[in-house]
Amino acid sequence: MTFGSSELDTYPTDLDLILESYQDRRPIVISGPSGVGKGTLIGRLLERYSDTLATTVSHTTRQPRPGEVNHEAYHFICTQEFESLIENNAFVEYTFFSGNYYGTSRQTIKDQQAKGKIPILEIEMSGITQIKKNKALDMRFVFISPPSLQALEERLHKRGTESAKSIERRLEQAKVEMEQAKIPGFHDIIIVNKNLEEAYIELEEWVSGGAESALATC
Ligand SMILES: Nc1ncnc2c1ncn2[C@@H]1O[C@H](COP(=O)(O)OP(=O)(O)OP(=O)(O)O)[C@@H](O)[C@H]1O
Repeated sequence: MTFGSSELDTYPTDLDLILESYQDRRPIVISGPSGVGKGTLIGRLLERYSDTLATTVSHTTRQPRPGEVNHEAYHFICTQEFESLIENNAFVEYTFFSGNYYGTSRQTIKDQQAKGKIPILEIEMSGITQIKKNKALDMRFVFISPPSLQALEERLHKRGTESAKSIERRLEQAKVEMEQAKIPGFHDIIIVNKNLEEAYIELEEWVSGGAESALATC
Protein backbone atom coordinates (compact mmCIF):
# COMPACT_ATOMS: atom_id res chain seq x y z
CA MET A 1 0.00 0.00 0.00
CA THR A 2 1.27 3.49 -0.79
CA PHE A 3 0.47 6.51 1.33
CA GLY A 4 -0.27 9.98 0.04
CA SER A 5 1.29 12.87 1.92
CA SER A 6 -2.04 13.76 3.58
CA GLU A 7 -2.26 10.24 5.07
CA LEU A 8 1.31 10.48 6.30
CA ASP A 9 0.52 13.83 7.93
CA THR A 10 -2.15 12.23 10.10
CA TYR A 11 -0.30 8.98 10.84
CA PRO A 12 -0.97 7.20 13.16
CA THR A 13 -4.69 7.83 12.95
CA ASP A 14 -7.27 7.48 15.70
CA LEU A 15 -4.94 6.93 18.64
CA ASP A 16 -7.52 8.56 20.90
CA LEU A 17 -10.14 6.09 19.71
CA ILE A 18 -7.81 3.12 20.14
CA LEU A 19 -6.81 4.22 23.63
CA GLU A 20 -10.39 4.99 24.65
CA SER A 21 -11.41 1.42 23.86
CA TYR A 22 -8.21 0.04 25.32
CA GLN A 23 -8.54 -1.95 28.53
CA ASP A 24 -4.95 -1.29 29.66
CA ARG A 25 -5.30 2.01 31.51
CA ARG A 26 -1.97 1.67 33.32
CA PRO A 27 -0.18 4.93 34.05
CA ILE A 28 2.78 5.66 31.78
CA VAL A 29 6.03 6.65 33.50
CA ILE A 30 8.41 8.72 31.39
CA SER A 31 11.96 9.21 32.64
CA GLY A 32 15.34 10.22 31.31
CA PRO A 33 18.17 12.65 32.01
CA SER A 34 17.51 16.33 32.41
CA GLY A 35 17.57 18.03 29.02
CA VAL A 36 16.93 14.87 27.00
CA GLY A 37 13.58 16.17 25.71
CA LYS A 38 10.98 14.57 28.02
CA GLY A 39 9.00 17.78 28.43
CA THR A 40 9.06 18.42 24.69
CA LEU A 41 7.86 14.89 23.85
CA ILE A 42 5.19 14.85 26.59
CA GLY A 43 3.98 18.27 25.45
CA ARG A 44 3.45 16.97 21.94
CA LEU A 45 1.64 13.85 23.15
CA LEU A 46 -0.69 15.89 25.35
CA GLU A 47 -1.35 18.44 22.64
CA ARG A 48 -2.46 15.70 20.29
CA TYR A 49 -4.20 13.34 22.71
CA SER A 50 -5.67 15.63 25.34
CA ASP A 51 -8.86 13.54 25.47
CA THR A 52 -6.97 10.41 26.40
CA LEU A 53 -3.75 11.28 28.19
CA ALA A 54 -3.12 13.66 31.09
CA THR A 55 -0.18 14.55 33.31
CA THR A 56 -0.39 14.26 37.06
CA VAL A 57 0.23 17.16 39.46
CA SER A 58 3.03 16.60 41.98
CA HIS A 59 3.25 17.95 45.52
CA THR A 60 6.23 20.01 46.61
CA THR A 61 7.42 22.04 49.57
CA ARG A 62 9.45 24.43 47.41
CA GLN A 63 8.26 27.97 46.88
CA PRO A 64 6.27 28.68 43.70
CA ARG A 65 8.25 30.40 40.94
CA PRO A 66 6.74 33.46 39.27
CA GLY A 67 3.87 32.36 37.07
CA GLU A 68 3.43 28.93 38.69
CA VAL A 69 -0.19 28.38 39.68
CA ASN A 70 -1.00 26.28 42.74
CA HIS A 71 -2.67 22.92 41.86
CA GLU A 72 -1.56 23.34 38.22
CA ALA A 73 2.25 23.46 38.28
CA TYR A 74 2.32 21.68 41.66
CA HIS A 75 0.32 21.33 44.81
CA PHE A 76 2.41 23.67 46.97
CA ILE A 77 2.32 22.57 50.61
CA CYS A 78 4.45 23.05 53.74
CA THR A 79 6.95 20.52 55.10
CA GLN A 80 4.67 19.52 57.98
CA GLU A 81 1.83 18.71 55.58
CA PHE A 82 4.17 16.81 53.28
CA GLU A 83 5.54 14.70 56.14
CA SER A 84 2.05 13.97 57.35
CA LEU A 85 1.14 12.76 53.83
CA ILE A 86 4.24 10.52 53.87
CA GLU A 87 3.09 9.01 57.18
CA ASN A 88 -0.32 8.38 55.67
CA ASN A 89 1.24 6.56 52.72
CA ALA A 90 -0.24 9.12 50.33
CA PHE A 91 2.64 9.01 47.83
CA VAL A 92 3.57 6.40 45.23
CA GLU A 93 6.99 8.01 45.25
CA TYR A 94 8.67 11.01 46.82
CA THR A 95 12.12 12.50 47.13
CA PHE A 96 13.99 15.17 49.07
CA PHE A 97 16.05 17.25 46.67
CA SER A 98 17.94 20.49 47.22
CA GLY A 99 16.17 21.20 50.52
CA ASN A 100 12.64 20.42 49.35
CA TYR A 101 10.27 17.48 49.10
CA TYR A 102 8.69 16.45 45.80
CA GLY A 103 6.18 13.62 45.45
CA THR A 104 3.50 12.00 43.33
CA SER A 105 0.36 11.22 45.29
CA ARG A 106 -1.93 8.27 44.72
CA GLN A 107 -4.74 10.81 44.55
CA THR A 108 -3.36 12.71 41.54
CA ILE A 109 -3.22 9.43 39.61
CA LYS A 110 -6.76 8.53 40.70
CA ASP A 111 -8.00 12.00 39.75
CA GLN A 112 -6.93 11.52 36.13
CA GLN A 113 -8.20 7.95 36.00
CA ALA A 114 -11.57 9.13 37.33
CA LYS A 115 -11.73 11.45 34.31
CA GLY A 116 -11.13 8.44 32.09
CA LYS A 117 -7.58 9.50 31.25
CA ILE A 118 -4.35 7.53 31.16
CA PRO A 119 -1.97 9.31 33.56
CA ILE A 120 1.47 10.34 32.32
CA LEU A 121 4.05 10.58 35.10
CA GLU A 122 7.44 12.26 34.62
CA ILE A 123 9.56 10.66 37.32
CA GLU A 124 13.26 10.42 38.08
CA MET A 125 15.25 7.32 38.87
CA SER A 126 14.71 6.97 42.63
CA GLY A 127 10.96 7.43 42.11
CA ILE A 128 10.89 4.59 39.63
CA THR A 129 12.71 2.34 42.09
CA GLN A 130 10.08 3.16 44.74
CA ILE A 131 7.20 2.45 42.35
CA LYS A 132 8.77 -0.83 41.24
CA LYS A 133 9.18 -1.99 44.85
CA ASN A 134 5.44 -1.65 45.36
CA LYS A 135 4.00 -4.70 43.66
CA ALA A 136 0.48 -3.29 43.96
CA LEU A 137 1.40 -0.55 41.45
CA ASP A 138 1.28 -1.56 37.82
CA MET A 139 2.70 0.97 35.39
CA ARG A 140 4.45 1.12 32.00
CA PHE A 141 7.97 2.55 31.90
CA VAL A 142 9.72 4.38 29.07
CA PHE A 143 13.22 5.82 29.26
CA ILE A 144 14.19 8.66 26.92
CA SER A 145 17.91 8.47 26.22
CA PRO A 146 20.14 11.07 24.55
CA PRO A 147 22.17 9.91 21.53
CA SER A 148 25.28 10.82 23.56
CA LEU A 149 26.32 12.76 26.65
CA GLN A 150 27.82 15.37 24.36
CA ALA A 151 24.47 15.91 22.63
CA LEU A 152 22.80 16.18 26.04
CA GLU A 153 25.33 18.78 27.16
CA GLU A 154 24.71 20.79 23.98
CA ARG A 155 20.93 20.71 24.55
CA LEU A 156 21.30 21.89 28.12
CA HIS A 157 23.58 24.74 27.02
CA LYS A 158 21.23 25.67 24.19
CA ARG A 159 18.14 25.62 26.42
CA GLY A 160 19.85 28.32 28.45
CA THR A 161 18.09 27.55 31.74
CA GLU A 162 21.04 26.13 33.68
CA SER A 163 24.33 27.46 35.08
CA ALA A 164 27.57 25.72 34.13
CA LYS A 165 27.61 24.08 37.59
CA SER A 166 24.04 22.85 37.20
CA ILE A 167 24.80 21.40 33.75
CA GLU A 168 27.79 19.57 35.22
CA ARG A 169 25.60 18.09 38.01
CA ARG A 170 22.92 17.06 35.51
CA LEU A 171 25.47 15.34 33.28
CA GLU A 172 26.86 13.39 36.24
CA GLN A 173 23.34 12.28 37.14
CA ALA A 174 22.67 11.44 33.47
CA LYS A 175 25.58 8.96 33.51
CA VAL A 176 24.06 7.18 36.53
CA GLU A 177 20.60 7.09 34.96
CA MET A 178 21.92 5.78 31.66
CA GLU A 179 23.78 2.99 33.48
CA GLN A 180 20.64 2.07 35.42
CA ALA A 181 18.60 2.07 32.20
CA LYS A 182 20.85 -0.73 30.93
CA ILE A 183 19.50 -3.12 33.58
CA PRO A 184 17.32 -5.54 31.60
CA GLY A 185 13.64 -5.01 32.33
CA PHE A 186 14.11 -1.81 34.32
CA HIS A 187 12.23 0.06 31.58
CA ASP A 188 9.78 -1.45 29.11
CA ILE A 189 11.31 0.54 26.27
CA ILE A 190 14.25 2.86 25.69
CA ILE A 191 13.75 5.54 23.05
CA VAL A 192 16.82 7.41 21.82
CA ASN A 193 15.87 11.02 21.18
CA LYS A 194 18.30 11.81 18.40
CA ASN A 195 15.84 13.13 15.87
CA LEU A 196 12.82 14.65 17.64
CA GLU A 197 10.30 13.65 14.95
CA GLU A 198 11.46 10.03 14.94
CA ALA A 199 11.59 9.82 18.73
CA TYR A 200 8.07 11.25 18.94
CA ILE A 201 6.67 8.73 16.47
CA GLU A 202 8.37 5.88 18.34
CA LEU A 203 6.89 7.10 21.61
CA GLU A 204 3.43 7.53 20.10
CA GLU A 205 3.58 4.06 18.59
CA TRP A 206 4.65 2.56 21.89
CA VAL A 207 1.85 4.34 23.76
CA SER A 208 -0.68 2.92 21.28
CA GLY A 209 1.26 -0.26 20.51
CA GLY A 210 0.04 -1.96 23.67
CA ALA A 211 -3.45 -1.13 22.52
CA GLU A 212 -2.93 -2.79 19.18
CA SER A 213 -1.50 -5.95 20.73
CA ALA A 214 -4.32 -6.06 23.29
CA LEU A 215 -6.88 -5.77 20.52
CA ALA A 216 -5.09 -8.42 18.50
CA THR A 217 -5.54 -10.95 21.29
CA CYS A 218 -9.30 -10.28 21.66
N1 LIG B 1 15.92 15.55 19.37
C1 LIG B 1 16.30 16.76 19.78
N2 LIG B 1 17.31 17.38 19.15
C2 LIG B 1 17.73 18.58 19.57
N3 LIG B 1 17.21 19.27 20.60
C3 LIG B 1 16.19 18.69 21.26
C4 LIG B 1 15.67 17.41 20.89
N4 LIG B 1 14.66 17.11 21.75
C5 LIG B 1 14.54 18.14 22.58
N5 LIG B 1 15.43 19.11 22.29
C6 LIG B 1 15.68 20.37 22.99
O1 LIG B 1 16.43 20.04 24.15
C7 LIG B 1 16.08 20.93 25.22
C8 LIG B 1 15.69 20.09 26.43
O2 LIG B 1 14.40 19.54 26.21
P1 LIG B 1 13.35 19.43 27.40
O3 LIG B 1 13.30 20.71 28.16
O4 LIG B 1 12.09 18.91 26.80
O5 LIG B 1 14.07 18.32 28.29
P2 LIG B 1 13.62 17.60 29.65
O6 LIG B 1 14.06 16.19 29.52
O7 LIG B 1 12.15 17.84 29.87
O8 LIG B 1 14.48 18.36 30.72
P3 LIG B 1 14.22 18.56 32.33
O9 LIG B 1 14.17 17.19 32.92
O10 LIG B 1 15.42 19.34 32.76
O11 LIG B 1 12.92 19.34 32.45
C9 LIG B 1 14.98 21.83 24.72
O12 LIG B 1 15.54 23.06 24.37
C10 LIG B 1 14.43 21.08 23.51
O13 LIG B 1 13.88 21.96 22.56
